[in-house]
Amino acid sequence: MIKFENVSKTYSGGQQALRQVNFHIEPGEMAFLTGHSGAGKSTLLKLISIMERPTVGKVLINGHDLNTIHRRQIAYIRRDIGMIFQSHQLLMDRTVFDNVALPLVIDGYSRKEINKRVSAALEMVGLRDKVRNLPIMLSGGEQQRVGIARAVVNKPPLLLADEPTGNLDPKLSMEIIRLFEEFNQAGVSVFIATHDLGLIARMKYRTLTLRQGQMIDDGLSEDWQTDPLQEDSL
Ligand SMILES: Nc1ncnc2c1ncn2[C@@H]1O[C@H](COP(=O)(O)OP(=O)(O)OP(=O)(O)O)[C@@H](O)[C@H]1O
Repeated sequence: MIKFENVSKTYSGGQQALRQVNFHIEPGEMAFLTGHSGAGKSTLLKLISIMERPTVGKVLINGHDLNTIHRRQIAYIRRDIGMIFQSHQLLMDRTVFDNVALPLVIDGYSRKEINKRVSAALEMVGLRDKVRNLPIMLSGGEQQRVGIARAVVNKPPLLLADEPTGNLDPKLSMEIIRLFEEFNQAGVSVFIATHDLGLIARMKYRTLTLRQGQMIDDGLSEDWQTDPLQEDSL
């Protein structure tokens, strides 16, 4: 589903955000990505969603080598990826319905199909009764769930989340992660960047760890968690 082969990323200002990163996420897997502030988590997700390009190395999504795809194919590949952000990036002057419908409107779905899919997505996140509300009328956790409904409304096989629980208290954070688990159980691959180690510790998922742009653990080796040096560094 996601494969990085010796990927490095240096921004135009000279800042090296990722250094020779290698990992592989299988279809249907759910995994966390963690690391200190500035470790490169957002950069790594941006390479997957083609918002940034690697300086060196290969990123493969669903078997597509992102280095060789044509500009015209970017929208097509992005359709397979549901993105969720900490700041959820909702349109605050549009209703919950309009926000969730947006990807379908862009893709040219019929009104009938849009109604059906938006209802189903809002049902999944438990917000059907808020369909006509403006985001401002919702709590932080509910706004985040609208962002999740928008990300899943066109049924992408991959969900990417960048600090999706960043603004939420522990109880709401766990509810959001449980929602991701439900999508994962339905076959969706889920990759979540977070610095919330408490949250990760309560889950039993593979955790990949970046430190200063290097993947110091891909979550597959078993003995790193007992290494106090690495725990201290986060
Ligand atoms: N657009 C950019 N231009 C230049 N440097 C950038 C850019 N985006 C990120 N960086 C730098 O790349 C490094 C990695 O940043 P990144 O945002 O990927 O880290 P992060 O692990 O997501 O951090 P945080 O947890 O604080 O969001 C940092 O040193 C950052 O300053």
